[in-house]
Amino acid sequence: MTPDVLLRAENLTRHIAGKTLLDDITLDLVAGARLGLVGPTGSGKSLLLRSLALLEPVDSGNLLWQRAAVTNDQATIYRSQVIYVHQRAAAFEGTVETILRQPFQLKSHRDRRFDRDWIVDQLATVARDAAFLDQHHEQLSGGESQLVALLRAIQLSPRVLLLDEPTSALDRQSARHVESIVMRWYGDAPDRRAYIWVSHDPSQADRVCDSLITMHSGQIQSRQTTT
Ligand SMILES: Nc1ncnc2c1ncn2[C@@H]1O[C@H](COP(=O)(O)OP(=O)(O)OP(=O)(O)O)[C@@H](O)[C@H]1O
Repeated sequence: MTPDVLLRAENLTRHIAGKTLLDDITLDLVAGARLGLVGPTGSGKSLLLRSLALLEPVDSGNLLWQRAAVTNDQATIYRSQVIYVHQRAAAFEGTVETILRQPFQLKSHRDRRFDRDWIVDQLATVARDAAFLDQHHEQLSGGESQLVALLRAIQLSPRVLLLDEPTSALDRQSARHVESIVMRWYGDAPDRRAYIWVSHDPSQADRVCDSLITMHSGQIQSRQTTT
């Protein structure tokens, strides 16, 4: 059976100040993929993920979503399907519930509704109850803030998560909570969803990834399966 390619990057290249930061990167992310992205500091992992999320431009190359080029017209739809989660949660303001409700005010998500019960059910997975929704963002720990960022993304049911070291600033328990939320999102539709997870922690990569891409100096150095 032909694999269902969700996201394809073809020959992505990016130069800044005479340096080649992404050097002819080609990769496919098929439905069901749990892909790890590893490599030394400065090898281009974040830049690649941010390029895939349309948060950084490229100088050349193509991005395809379900085999069709991602044009400017389709960028909004693409961004609702492919969500980037940064290692440090954004500086949100207000209560957790306010923060989680915000995306539904955007035009791209106006056909959806905030589902409080779903969120409370997710919070139970990470040992939090409904009272968590009333906490103000400035009172949250780094781990809690990252959980909010993740829930904010996955409540929109994206097909792809681009996870840029989402647990690197967290203690072990908070990191496991983040992992469990991602695994639950993935496990709800493993034949339709996929993620790329940047990690510097080999044991985490073993736990959460089925295949690995190693980057070096802006290039893909190797591809391997981990299972
Ligand atoms: N907007 C930018 N302007 C100039 N240089 C940049 C920019 N973004 C990234 N770089 C450079 O590109 C290279 C790759 O950066 P990137 O953040 O992608 O690395 P990384 O592999 O994610 O590293 P780390 O593991 O430390 O997060 C680095 O040398 C970085 O300084």
